[in-house]
Order: sequence, then structure tokens, then C-alpha cells
Amino acid sequence: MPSSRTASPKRLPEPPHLAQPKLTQVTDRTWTSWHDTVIAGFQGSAETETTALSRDLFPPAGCFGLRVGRAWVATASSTVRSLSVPGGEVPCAAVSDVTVAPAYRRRGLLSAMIRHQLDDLTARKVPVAALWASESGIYGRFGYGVATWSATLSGSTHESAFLPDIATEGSVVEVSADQRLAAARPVHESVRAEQPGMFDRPGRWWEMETVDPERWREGRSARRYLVHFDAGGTVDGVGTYRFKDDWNRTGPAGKVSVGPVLASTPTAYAGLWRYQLDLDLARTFSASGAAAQETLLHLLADPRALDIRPADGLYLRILDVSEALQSRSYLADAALVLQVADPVLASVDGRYSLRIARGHAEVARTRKAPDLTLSARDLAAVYLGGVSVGDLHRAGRVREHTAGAVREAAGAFGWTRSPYCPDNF
Ligand SMILES: CC(=O)SCCNC(=O)CCNC(=O)[C@H](O)C(C)(C)COP(=O)(O)OP(=O)(O)OC[C@H]1O[C@@H](n2cnc3c(N)ncnc32)[C@H](O)[C@@H]1OP(=O)(O)O
Repeated sequence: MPSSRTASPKRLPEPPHLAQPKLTQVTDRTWTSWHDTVIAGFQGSAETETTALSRDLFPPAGCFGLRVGRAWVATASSTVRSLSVPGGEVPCAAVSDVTVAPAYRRRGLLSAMIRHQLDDLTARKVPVAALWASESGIYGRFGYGVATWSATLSGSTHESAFLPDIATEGSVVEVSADQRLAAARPVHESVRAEQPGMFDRPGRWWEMETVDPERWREGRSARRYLVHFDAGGTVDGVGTYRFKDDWNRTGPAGKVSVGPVLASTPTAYAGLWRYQLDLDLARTFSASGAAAQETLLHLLADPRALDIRPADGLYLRILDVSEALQSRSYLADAALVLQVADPVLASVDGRYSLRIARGHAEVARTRKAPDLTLSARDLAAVYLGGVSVGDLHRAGRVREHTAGAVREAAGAFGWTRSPYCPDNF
């Protein structure tokens, strides 16, 4: 006989329309049932290969959800990592695992969880949060803006010749996952120092790249790992790819799926791409996790050979305007008052004086009249330098109250390279 504390497997659940889900923190004991609910929320099947890794990457302290009785009906998580911003880095809550069970959708559970999470992160003085959205229409209402733009690139390998003056030197070799891991850590750190949009990879985050179950391959090879040696034999770049073996009436029709190329020198970047585009038996390539402003475009003799399908990338949410803006560097001096409109977080909403000198900002609350008005969502969009204040002004999303303020802000907030985030979480 089941104990009075154990629900009978035959007993029906409480009718969802009568249930009152309760906000609940995940514990060591409830993490597994919470994680099963996350997988079900994404319409997936239990993934035993990744459960232990997920347990370490998303520990109970950052996980919560809503329960009806003992059953989870909604889930969310965050883990604080370091996000590279122009000229520096900032603590950032990497938000993930957001689901609401179909029986409970569209009755405000997501909204309740996100508001709770934003308040909690604010109380813990985390200045910025970030996420990858499953669907683009979800997170703008909560003050998340698109801070990096991704792209799927594709083309014919035979039309991918580089401009004649593109230098390649050194060499590329395929290595084991373990060999690449050792080589990749220092390359990642050196690239991350210069590349806004990248996250640190503490603990077991590197293992995300080596989990490679058969069912994720979709008929392609296991993941293959590359390192690039410079002319002196030092590793200065890493990459990964898969190969889809295919043949047609005229011969080979293989397809290369190119993973993120991490390179600390232009020659490593060019060398890693060239290696993959020159693979024998390949005719086409695609790169689904590329940047919308991928440097490859500037290497090709015929840029029309590249099909670029852009999409929203990393979403950011500014939780502490002063801390966030003071954590990055700027390309030009400026003295502006920003009115930040934030209907979700009263702690963010308001006016800020921004004084930028020699690349660094001092930010303070002010009562002075604003030079520019923008939403918290749009402040997040321009924060990494990937979206221009001028473009948002032309789109009617930034209001200029003082002539020249848009130009001043656009000059200061831009950066020397477009932000890019190769980490999906
Ligand atoms: C960071 C991540 O983990 S991203 C992953 C997000 N999760 C998924 O995609 C898994 C499958 N989907 C789900 O679990 C759910 O449908 C969720 C989490 C997307 C939405 O949960 P719900 O509880 O239904 O959302 P809630 O009722 O709070 O809706 C809030 C608002 O967002 C809108 N909304 C909700 N989902 C979507 C969507 N997919 N696209 C556009 N708008 C949406 C609602 O219409 C509502 O709008 P309103 O305020 O104007 O009325």
C-alpha cells in the first residue's frame, strides 16, 4: 500500500485550473525531479549522458520553479559567470531552464518567475543577466535586449576562395577532445579578454563541448577537434566541425558543419576556416553558431558566395545601470544625462548622469533634464557595442532631447569589434 505521503500512480493530478502553484527553491533532494521537468518542458526525452554534467553546471542554489503539491509545473535557473564587455568584464547571471508545463501556460507563471528572479538578482547585486531565448517574442517585455546578433552562414566550399593578400601561416591538425581542451583554455582566455559577449568557463563548462551523443549528430560525424599552430609552433586557435558524408550522381557532395572558431591571431582565424573549407569530398558548408558580423566575410574574394541568415543572439538585462556602465570602457569622451525607462524594475528606472573621460565612465543618479531617453531593453542592446545608438534613434526607439546627444552616445558606446557569444546555455 502506498504511504499517505506518496501519491498513488493512478490518482489524477489536481485540475490545473483549480491549482495554485507555489514558488519553490530547488534543493539537493528535488533537483532531479526539477531537471526532469526542464527536459519535459522543452519537449525532450531524458538525457542520461548529460544529467550529471547539468547537475554541476546548474546547481540547486540557482534553480527554482513553481510546484503543485510535489510536482514541478514551471522551472528556471541562473548561474553567475563573468561576461566580457568592451575593455573589461562584469558578473552576469546566465539564465536558463525556463519552462512552464503546457497545462499551465499563458496564465502568468513565466512572468511571476522572471520578476522573482530579477528581484533576487538585484538584491544579490548582480549587475547584468543574460539568456538565449527559445523564441524571440518572449523576453523583451521583461527588459531584455538583443546584445549580440548571431547568424547561420552557408555556401559552396568551391566558391570560398580568400582574397589573394590574406596571409595564412603555420598549420592545422586534428586532435582528440582532451588534447584540444588543454590547448583551448589559454586561447579562450586570450580571445575572451578582447571579445565582448564571451563568458568565462569555470568548473565543468568546457565539457559542454565534448558531450556528443549519437542522437545529436543528425547523420553527421562525431565532433572533430582542431588546433592551429603559429609559425613558431605555438597554439593560437581552436575549432570544431562535423562532416556529413554524401554522394550524388557527379561524385562527392559532403557537407562541413563548422563550429565556433576561436583564434587569437588573424592567421589562426584564416587558417582554421581554410582547413575546413578545403576538406576533400566537401562541397558545401554551414556554420549555425556564427556571428552576424563574422570575420569570414572580410576574407572571401567573393562575399556574395556567403549566405548569411541573421538571428537574435544573446539577450542582456541591465539590473544595475551604474555598475554595468562603469564596468565597460568607451571609445570617446561624453557627458550625457540618460533617462532609462524601465516599467519592470523601479530600481533601474530613472535618470543617470554619464561622464566618460579617457575611456572610463562615472555614473550617478541625477535630477537634471535628460539628453536622451531610451528603454532598459535598448540600453541592454547597446551595452556591448553591437547595436548603434544612432540606429535605434533612426528606428524611433531612442529619443534625443539635446541636439548632438545621439552622435555623442553612438561614438562612446561603439567598440572596436562586434560582440559575439559562442556559449549557448
Ligand atoms: C532562457 C530560456 O530558458 S528560453 C526557454 C523558454 N522556454 C520554452 O521555450 C519552453 C516551452 N515554452 C514554455 O515553457 C512557455 O510557453 C513559456 C515559458 C515560453 C511561457 O510561459 P507562460 O507561463 O505561458 O508565460 P506567461 O503566461 O507568463 O506570459 C507572459 C507574456 O509573454 C507572452 N508569451 C509567452 N510565451 C510567449 C512566446 N513563446 N512567444 C511570444 N510571447 C509569449 C504571453 O502572451 C504573455 O503576454 P502578455 O503579458 O502580453 O499577456
